[in-house]
Amino acid sequence: MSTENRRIVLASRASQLAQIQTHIVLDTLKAAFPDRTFDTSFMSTQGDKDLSRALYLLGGKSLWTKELEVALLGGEVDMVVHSLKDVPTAMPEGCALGAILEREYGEDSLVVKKGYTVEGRTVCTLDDLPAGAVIGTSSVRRVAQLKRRYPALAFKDVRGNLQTRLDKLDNPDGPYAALILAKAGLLRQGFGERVTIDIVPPTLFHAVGQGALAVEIRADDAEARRLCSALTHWQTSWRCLAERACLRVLEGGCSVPVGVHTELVPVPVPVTSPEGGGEGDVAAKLRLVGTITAVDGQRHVEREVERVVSSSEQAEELGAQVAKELIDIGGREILQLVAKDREQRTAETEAQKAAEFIIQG
Ligand SMILES: NCc1[nH]cc(CCC(=O)O)c1CC(=O)O
Repeated sequence: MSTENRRIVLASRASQLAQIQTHIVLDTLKAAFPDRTFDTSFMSTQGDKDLSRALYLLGGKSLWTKELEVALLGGEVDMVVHSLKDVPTAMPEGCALGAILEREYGEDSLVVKKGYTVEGRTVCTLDDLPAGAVIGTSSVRRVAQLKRRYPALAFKDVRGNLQTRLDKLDNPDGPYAALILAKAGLLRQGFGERVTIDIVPPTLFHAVGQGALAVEIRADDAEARRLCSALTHWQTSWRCLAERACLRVLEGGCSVPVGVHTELVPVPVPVTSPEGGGEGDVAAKLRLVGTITAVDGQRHVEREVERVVSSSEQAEELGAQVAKELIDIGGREILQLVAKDREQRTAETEAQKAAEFIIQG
């Protein structure tokens, strides 16, 4: 078989969301390259296996990606489909982002428990929730930002796939009044009707890369890279690369309370070469707002940069600049507090585990 007609294997986690996302990428590739053969392979990762510890304490890094990257580098699979939000900002040696697909929904949504009322009235927003109402989320970013504006609300971890979480929410004897979830995930899994309302800035800045799909390839696989060009949405790509550059400078993964908001408006550029068509022939006004919030919601820094950029590298420079400014206006201290808090909680969890072991033993 010639390399030109090589069978391309798409891989992802085995979760329902991951499989749906892989099929979105697969359908796009099949439509763009009808003569080629594509296959799928689904596997579980450490993040799928360790459901007991809070995500925040697992440390985040490559939790959802490692096993898949081993298969990619080993040549067993050719493209790994991820939620970009779950992809660490530093790619492993030999791996690269081949494509970032169009982001339709980056924001978070509030999902209120079925039949939940307060004094006979249905709950339409966070403001309608009574003091002490429990919000289910495993995201330190969401907890930190929501505590800041809603100090009377309570927060509790919730894990498992979307259906499990919704079942826990709707359980009449369960603790949760509402969940906060990524809108994109809800919609892709057919739960759009469960969205009570979107929670947007200035209340809640979404995670870096949230809502966008990404395809990871071997850095030296020119064929996969060519196929990926049919998947890329350059506007989403520039926005997300700026967001990721910001997070990379802050040295955080999905487990630090960093929230972002980006906007991109294409601007006309003079034609520089008669052939045209290259990345150099597009430009856009890019705006990135970056935020860091302390876990207790007490301290918060926010910085915004807007500039015309004409390449993905310039978009990344903009993201890095936002990060440096955030560090200078107090972000460094907040990140140090977050690291200390995590250390302490990890120690507590280990102590608790040891105690349980003694009781069982
Ligand atoms: N944290 C896990 C995760 N990774 C990606 C999504 C949703 C889909 C996306 O953001 O693209 C979710 C669920 C959630 O945060 O509610």
